[in-house]
Amino acid sequence: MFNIDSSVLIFGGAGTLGSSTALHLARKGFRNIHVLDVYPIPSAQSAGNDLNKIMGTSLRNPVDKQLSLEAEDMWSNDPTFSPFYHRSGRLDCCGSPDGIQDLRDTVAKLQQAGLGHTVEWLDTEAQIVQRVPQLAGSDIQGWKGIFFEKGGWLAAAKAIDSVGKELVRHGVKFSFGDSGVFDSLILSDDGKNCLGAVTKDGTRYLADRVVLASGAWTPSLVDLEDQCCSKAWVYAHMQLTPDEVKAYAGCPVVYNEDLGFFFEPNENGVIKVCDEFPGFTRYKMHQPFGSPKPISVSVPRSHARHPTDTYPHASEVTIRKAIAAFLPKFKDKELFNRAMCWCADTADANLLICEHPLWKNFFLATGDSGHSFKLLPIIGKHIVELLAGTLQKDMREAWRWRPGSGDARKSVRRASAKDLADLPGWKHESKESKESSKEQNKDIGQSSMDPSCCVSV
Ligand SMILES: Cc1cc2nc3c(=O)[nH]c(=O)nc-3n(C[C@H](O)[C@H](O)[C@H](O)COP(=O)(O)OP(=O)(O)OC[C@H]3O[C@@H](n4cnc5c(N)ncnc54)[C@H](O)[C@@H]3O)c2cc1C
Repeated sequence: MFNIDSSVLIFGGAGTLGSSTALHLARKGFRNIHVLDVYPIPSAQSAGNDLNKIMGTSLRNPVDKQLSLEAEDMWSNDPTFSPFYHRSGRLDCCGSPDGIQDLRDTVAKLQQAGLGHTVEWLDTEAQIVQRVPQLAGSDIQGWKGIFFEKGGWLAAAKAIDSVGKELVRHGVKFSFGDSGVFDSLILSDDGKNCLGAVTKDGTRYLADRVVLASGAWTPSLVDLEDQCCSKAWVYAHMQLTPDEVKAYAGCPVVYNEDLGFFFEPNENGVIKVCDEFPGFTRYKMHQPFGSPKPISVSVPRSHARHPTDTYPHASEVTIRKAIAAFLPKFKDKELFNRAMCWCADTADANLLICEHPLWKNFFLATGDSGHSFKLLPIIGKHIVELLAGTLQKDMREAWRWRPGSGDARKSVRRASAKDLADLPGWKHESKESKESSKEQNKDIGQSSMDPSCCVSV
């Protein structure tokens, strides 16, 4: 029996999938929701604690399409989310033969899905510049593009913070720090039922349902039998002058699968640039709950984004290369807040959202595969349906427990991931990284949550 009196623990509840789960439970009237995390909402190490993310429609399969359309509707109409959706439009563009073929495949899929009319094919550099005048003078020879009128970008950390404020209004309980850090499960005597969980400080929490939505940290916490491989991607920021801000205000998101992507400046005149590559792994020995012995899993550093980690020297080269191609006037600008951001890839890029096959009432909500921030408003609705046993069949099938169904270490992108152990430059205590960490807190990462609402029970 699962009803509004049921108690639910959500580990990773200050991140993307976890906060969305808490929100949908709260909106349904559940009175006994407990969010647990290392950091307050928006968690400083959440992949969603970022200046911006791309909003677009995914057509990989019917489940993704349904989720994208539901998410678009909520980003547009729900007051908790709509202030954070910037409809700048998006340009997907490329100059390499493989990249151009991918663009053509996207157009074919859009047409099949009846969405062909929502995009415009840009066959020449002149057509690209007409749509995105900010690319005039950039090195775009031979590029083709698709312009998406719909879509744009999401002010990511602010949107999670907005969820946090609504959770506070609903009276959700919170525990952060050691009393919010997942350690192990409490199982029934026969080992078949999950009765609750223990946190790092030894606190025992009993609950009717336990949800683990701990993103890239999940494979080190519970044995996922190699279904997820955690990988890091990187980004850096640059400060524009007021005149430069005027020139780039309203610029569509520009995404090039060979180079990377950038967003229009935010209200403080900051542009974020990402390169595009297969991600970095970081393999270490860990003994996740359920594993009889230590195993090698890729995991972020425990405080992955705070306070000192930046990115490998190699990323400076590729980010600078992207800037030189699509933002050449800014190629000598200083970069700040260089950072890594961690995701949990699955082999087929579908989420892993299911009840654990061994422990009844213990649920995983992970496997984001680097494209799940846009689902923030809606994914929790379907996770709650899973908890209630009413999740629709195709979602149950796509997100099922599926060890052995593919190699999550291989990227869906074209090359394989390098390990951070082989890449110097990312792990250090420097003045700049401390300063940039402060800078980030000023702008994006700071929780507006009143500390008095954070209880440890
Ligand atoms: C550079 C980059 C760019 C991206 N761009 C886009 C984009 O444009 N569009 C898009 O849709 N998606 C994008 N993504 C992907 C998106 O950010 C992720 O898919 C999504 O945020 C993952 O959500 P999550 O809830 O699984 O993990 P997270 O949001 O990372 O949440 C995990 C939570 O678990 C907590 N946690 C960890 N360990 C523990 C523990 N032991 N106990 C308790 N809590 C714990 C963490 O503190 C965190 O709050 C991007 C990702 C990166 C890295």
